[in-house]
Amino acid sequence: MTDFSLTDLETIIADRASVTDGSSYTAKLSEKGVSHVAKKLGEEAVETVIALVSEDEKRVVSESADLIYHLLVALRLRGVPMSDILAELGRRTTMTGLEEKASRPGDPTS
Ligand SMILES: N=c1c2ncn([C@@H]3O[C@H](COP(=O)(O)OP(=O)(O)OP(=O)(O)O)[C@@H](O)[C@H]3O)c2ncn1[C@@H]1O[C@H](COP(=O)(O)O)[C@@H](O)[C@H]1O
Repeated sequence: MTDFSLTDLETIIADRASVTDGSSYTAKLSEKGVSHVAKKLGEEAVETVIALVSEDEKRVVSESADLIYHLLVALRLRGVPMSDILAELGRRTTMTGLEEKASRPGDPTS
């Protein structure tokens, strides 16, 4: 159990993204731009899927952490704060998943 949160990680990523002394992976990744980070995110997603279906729990945890870290770096490059994601997830707790799906614009089942 830890009280470390995704908002804490968002703050660390924001701090490290502007480091210029070569010590930060976040900075090196961020300077390649959102398209590169989005591609990395896709790779991490595939690695997470592989871990989920065929690897042990330690690998699932490790690949999931890589995935979430790269998502946060991509969100920062797009200027989307974690608070917006948490607010959206919070909004969705007021309804079931099926109700939320039906409320989406253009959803053929709505
Ligand atoms: N949570 C993470 C985190 N998760 C994964 N990674 C890095 O993501 C990379 C994923 O490995 P890959 O093999 O897919 O990528 P790679 O081959 O190293 O890189 P590419 O050449 O493919 O771009 C590794 O270098 C990991 O270390 C992370 N790097 C940083 N953080 C957090 O960000 C903080 C700041 O890190 P720096 O920016 O490096 O100071 C750290 O203290 C952590 O809290």
